Amino acid sequence: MAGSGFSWKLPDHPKLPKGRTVAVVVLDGWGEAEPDQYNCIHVADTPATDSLRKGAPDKWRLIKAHGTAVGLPSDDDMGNSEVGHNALGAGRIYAQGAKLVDLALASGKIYEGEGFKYIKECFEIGTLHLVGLLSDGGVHSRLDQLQLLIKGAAEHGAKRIRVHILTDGRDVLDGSSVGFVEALENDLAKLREKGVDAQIASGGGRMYVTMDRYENDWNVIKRGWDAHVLGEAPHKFRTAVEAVKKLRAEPNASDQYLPPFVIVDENGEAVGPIVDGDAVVTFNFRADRMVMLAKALEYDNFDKFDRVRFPKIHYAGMLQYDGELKLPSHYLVSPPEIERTSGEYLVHNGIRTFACSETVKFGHVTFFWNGNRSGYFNPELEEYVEIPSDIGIPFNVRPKMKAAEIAEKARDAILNRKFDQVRVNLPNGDMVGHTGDIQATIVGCKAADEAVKIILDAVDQVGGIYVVTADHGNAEDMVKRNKSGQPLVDKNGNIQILTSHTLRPVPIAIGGPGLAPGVRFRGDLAEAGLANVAATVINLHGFEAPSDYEPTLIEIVE
Ligand SMILES: O=C(O)[C@@H](CO)OP(=O)(O)O
Ligand SMILES: [Mn+2]
Ligand SMILES: [Mn+2]
Repeated sequence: MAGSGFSWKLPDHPKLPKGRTVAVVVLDGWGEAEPDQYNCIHVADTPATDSLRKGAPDKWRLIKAHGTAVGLPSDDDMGNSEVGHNALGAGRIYAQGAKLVDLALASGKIYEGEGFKYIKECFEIGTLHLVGLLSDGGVHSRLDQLQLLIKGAAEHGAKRIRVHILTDGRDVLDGSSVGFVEALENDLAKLREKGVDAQIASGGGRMYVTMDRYENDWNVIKRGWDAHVLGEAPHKFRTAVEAVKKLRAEPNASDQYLPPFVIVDENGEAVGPIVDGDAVVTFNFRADRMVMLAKALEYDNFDKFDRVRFPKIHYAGMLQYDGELKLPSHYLVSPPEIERTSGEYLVHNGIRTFACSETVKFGHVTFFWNGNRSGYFNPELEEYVEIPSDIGIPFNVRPKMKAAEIAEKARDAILNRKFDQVRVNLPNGDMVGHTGDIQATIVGCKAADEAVKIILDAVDQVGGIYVVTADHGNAEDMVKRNKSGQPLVDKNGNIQILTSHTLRPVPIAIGGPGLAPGVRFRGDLAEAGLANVAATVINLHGFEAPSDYEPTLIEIVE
């Protein structure tokens, strides 16, 4: 936090007026790629977003949304919603969880912190449990970090280790789970040779077990609780490799949706339930999909489902996941200190703000946008509306999702003139893109485009301004490619579908009747990324951005 003399007051912009409604639209998972049959945005009928391109290069351009531009360790890291919305809202690039954990592991500082000391208190008598996403996707967690942490914990005295794995197939190729489990098994076998009792104890697919977010469906957490904590699941296996192979062989199985399973010993007893005196670490660095489990592990008073047993454990997150709730209270690595976000500044300067999405993306335009803080800065000036997402229906079955409902809420918020900023996330490109269903993703992209149209029409009616952008790529490329860009095929000759995000840039467009004459994108920021958007939006509200924000994308020519 800035020291003495700090003020929330933003200087007036010398040229841009106040009082115009600004609509900020984030198309989730909507990048820019070559137009071919695997580019669902290109194939879909998208007249509204297409029309925005006509303003290029003055009012439509591309910005970076992956890698170091959003605080990830390297430019091989695809973008994601957490780092994307953090950058959009905070206007600065923060070293993100993935990188902070890398540094803490490399320096060994992770073992000197309060969080590790706290879990270490259990090593003498209890078991160390590690729960999280098992892949090298780098969005929520990374296998290499888990491997280092297990090794380090054993070196620091952990004698009994149990790993509870969530299979991915969303940030990595479907089917890759088997290889990740084998790699982990290999490490654990080596530890056993050294006398550490180390095993995988339970697991399931990330979208069906444990990793729900924004309280969309507590049944997901309950399935995880039953398997990880109680040691109970419908499927029991002697090894995790067998579990994943057998469960994947079921019709329509996928890594993302594997059912919960537990590993049992020769007597059929679960090898690693979580009991009094144990230590637990959730090893995901990303917040949204660990918050619900963290609440179940940490809160004495908890009524979301019947925990049956609430073991007395020492629990630490890889990071602290919610800065406002201070959840969890113990953690191994301090999260990025994202402070003085654009949302907080604007509220201090009287900007009335409306934010909306459906449940599965609700926290993106609120919690992530505000620097991983839940709640309002000033409830008098802000209203956040969550449209309930469909529960238990795959997104490719209902690819339109709640795009129209979100747009209608935004339209009403614009037309009733009660707000200065109306901010939404339209989820379709991303959520349907993750299913790998190309036809459904095309339908989803069209629905998102229709939602954009509704919002742009409302902006027109009130003489407002729009900013339409995205947080990272997904729907614009649905196939895994070789280095020269050709689609890859598997050994059966099938195209390898890409369910993950991409490394692509995203578009940003500005316009609307309220945009002052002469406003255009600057020509000198070729490397600009998502973090440049916050200063841009602050300008469009008639203020100058704080001096330490990444530069605005716009200039005003007389
Ligand atoms: O679903 C999620 O958790 C991630 C992918 O792992 O997607 P997004 O970053 O778009 O939320
Ligand atoms: Mn996203
Ligand atoms: Mn996504």
